[in-house]
Amino acid sequence: MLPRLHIVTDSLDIVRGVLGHGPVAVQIRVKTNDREAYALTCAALELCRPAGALCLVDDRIGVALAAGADGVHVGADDLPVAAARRVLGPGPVIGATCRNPSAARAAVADGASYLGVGPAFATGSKSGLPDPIGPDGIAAVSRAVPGTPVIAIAGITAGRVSELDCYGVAVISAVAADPAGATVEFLRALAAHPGLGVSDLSLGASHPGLGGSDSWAAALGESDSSGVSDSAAGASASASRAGDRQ
Ligand SMILES: Cc1ncc(COP(=O)(O)OP(=O)(O)O)c(N)n1
Ligand SMILES: Cc1nc(C(=O)O)sc1CCOP(=O)(O)O
Ligand SMILES: [Mg+2]
Repeated sequence: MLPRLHIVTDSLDIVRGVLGHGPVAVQIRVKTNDREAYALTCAALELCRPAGALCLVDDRIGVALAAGADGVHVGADDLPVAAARRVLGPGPVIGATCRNPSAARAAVADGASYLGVGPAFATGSKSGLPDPIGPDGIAAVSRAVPGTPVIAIAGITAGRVSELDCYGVAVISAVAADPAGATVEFLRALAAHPGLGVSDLSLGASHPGLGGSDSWAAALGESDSSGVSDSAAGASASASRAGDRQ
């Protein structure tokens, strides 16, 4: 299953800090150049693999392929979802940024595995965004694409998780100061709040990137390679149970 907590980062220290507490996806978001993105992705993969964490690359499909990452996240300035799917084939995870229900339906039709939807709230981590769509906007997109995980993004804290009717959340600043502690807090908040569609999502082999016997998701579902820490065991066990229902 797709992890419900996505950590978006360009820092290996953050990657180290968020691993080992429960199921997470790490999204490597480097805005400088392919060379730096490739080096960071390769280093992140060496950490993510033994921890059983999904490792995605923002924007850069060539980097994801070359490094052997689990997939990509694409937005309006990146390769279109259909083109990314053609290049990557059916196996890898493809996340797509969507800000309204019609864009969400189109991205799913084009082969997106999950949707990154926002801005949920105001954020200081990225400029030039439209006005926040709020919990109502997130819920509207979730309802438009039953069966596809919606990951809300922008301004999300552990305390706000319960406001969001969606599958999961993606965060930058909320894990910056204390990556390990914040990750545990998010996993607990998510476990306590199943969110819209989490219990009835069916992410089987037919869903691009998220099913199939050879996928990372299947491997993690069958044997716990997530390295759950004692302190987070309760949250992680609950989070796993939520995923088991999919
Ligand atoms: C989970 C998730 N959702 C949305 C985004 C934003 O991606 P994009 O629109 O491509 O913008 P940049 O991140 O490239 O600035 C994301 N990265 N992750
Ligand atoms: C990278 C990104 N994309 C967004 C979008 O709405 O498309 S918001 C965002 C930054 C999110 O950072 P934080 O968790 O610190 O608010
Ligand atoms: Mg992008």
